[in-house]
Amino acid sequence: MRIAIASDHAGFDLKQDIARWLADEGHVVTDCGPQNDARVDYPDFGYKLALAVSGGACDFGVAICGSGIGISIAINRHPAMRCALVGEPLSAMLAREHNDANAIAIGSRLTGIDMAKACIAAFMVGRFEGGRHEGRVDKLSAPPFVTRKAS
Ligand SMILES: O=C(CO)[C@H](O)[C@H](O)[C@H](O)COP(=O)(O)O
Repeated sequence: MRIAIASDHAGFDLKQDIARWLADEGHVVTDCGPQNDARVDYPDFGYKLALAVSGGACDFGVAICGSGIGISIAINRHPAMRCALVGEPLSAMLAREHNDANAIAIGSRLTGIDMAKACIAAFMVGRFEGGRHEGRVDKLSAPPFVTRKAS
């Protein structure tokens, strides 16, 4: 699969480990940065991942910050993105099956490499179930309040 990956400084080491693992597994990884562990702001890299996935260059994204919270909020500012913060595989699979998520976020200060890999593997196995979930996911694209336009 074509997978975008991004982090902030707190998620940098885990990003590197996950990117290597995904490439070893035969996936095409687009690294949206950063390229070192210097202190940065998670929105800058979350937005790059959102553009890579929403633009069609990547099938889904893996985003990492210290807690996973900040970068998931940033990615979800893009109207075409549905990023789920996960810490165990069942949530990762449900994010796909029920929410048609196109990104997952992981907290590097909360989740180790083995659990992160298990989450990503579960996410990749999951398939959107459609049916009763279809209309709910559609509503995520049409909130009844003004949102900022995506660039
Ligand atoms: O956005 C976050 C919290 O919701 C992330 O965990 C960040 O990685 C974190 O805030 C970074 O913290 P730091 O003290 O600047 O390293």
